[in-house]
Amino acid sequence: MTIAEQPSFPDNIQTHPLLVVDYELIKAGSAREIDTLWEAATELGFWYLKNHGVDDEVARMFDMGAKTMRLPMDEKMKYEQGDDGRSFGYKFAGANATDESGNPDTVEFINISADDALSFPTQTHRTYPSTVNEHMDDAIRPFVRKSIEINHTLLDVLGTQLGLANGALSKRHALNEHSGSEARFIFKPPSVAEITEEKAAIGAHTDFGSLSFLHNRLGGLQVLVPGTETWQYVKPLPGHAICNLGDAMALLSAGILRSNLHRVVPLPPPQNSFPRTSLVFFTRPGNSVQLRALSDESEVIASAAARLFETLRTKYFVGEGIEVPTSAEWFARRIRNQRIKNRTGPETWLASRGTEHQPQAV
Ligand SMILES: O=C(O)CCC(=O)C(=O)O
Ligand SMILES: [Fe+2]
Repeated sequence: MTIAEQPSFPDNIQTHPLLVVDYELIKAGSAREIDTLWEAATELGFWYLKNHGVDDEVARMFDMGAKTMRLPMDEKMKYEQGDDGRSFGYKFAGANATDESGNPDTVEFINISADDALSFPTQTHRTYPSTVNEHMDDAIRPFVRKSIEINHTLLDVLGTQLGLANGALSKRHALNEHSGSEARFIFKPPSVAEITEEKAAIGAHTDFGSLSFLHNRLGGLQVLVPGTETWQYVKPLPGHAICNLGDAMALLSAGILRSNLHRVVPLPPPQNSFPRTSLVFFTRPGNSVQLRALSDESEVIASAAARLFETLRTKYFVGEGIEVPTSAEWFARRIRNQRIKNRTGPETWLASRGTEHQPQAV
């Protein structure tokens, strides 16, 4: 099916309008555009990104992903993530819980490590299905490289706004250290009948890493806007990616940057009778990076951290009185505890949570 044959997002459903950031203007140093990015990053943690220049690579990734999902189940299962907290590889629908009661998710996906894509044909972490290997050169590596460049550029602009030295954030994502950074292709089958919004395809979560670069063609993504109680759809816009910040950035910035809750639910009709595919590149810090506020490197962060600690004794942001998690530990904990195989009860779900219950800086 071509994109043109898919129905557009219905216009009678309320959506949340994200701010639009123009990547070309960010690269050119436009103060106005940087202000828009800062507003988006600190208030909702989500924005549209236009003029990113990755459309061709994204189209090739959608082809690669569709081919991979069509492989027989027993073939895909040879590359399964496993239950010990590793993310790279295949995840079957129903492997993860979507909520405290252990309701299963309804999406399958393939996660391809950025380290593996960049070192291919040398293996860094693991092997992948044939359809992935075949498209490393024409789709995956170019997509990974461009996504990394965009995400690092945006992170460094945010770093400067946070009062950090130039490159302070991108150096925590240096490519010479292994990381959890990965490309993900997601497939959700059509779900026309009976399924309610509450029965999420991907449960409410914050992203685990630093910055996610997301490409959606059909609806289904929702955000919970701070200060509201109703989930709202984010409308896919042609030519616009969706960027969102993850927990690592909330932690390093003492909550100044926002890692916001989101989820994927059944699509609004008539889109619900179509399969939904989406693509994300997740930039995550190097495995050894400690996730605590960078107070020693920025007065802005130091005073946000001090405010949080004084009023709320918030342990993660400040890193006092706890063993500060490394990026690798944070990531493995969240993945391991969302696996239904590892579930003992609601406590497993709680153990899989990130910064969503942490207060934001004021
Ligand atoms: O498919 C989407 O729109 C969002 C996916 C997502 O939130 C995730 O994989 O973390
Ligand atoms: Fe997400």
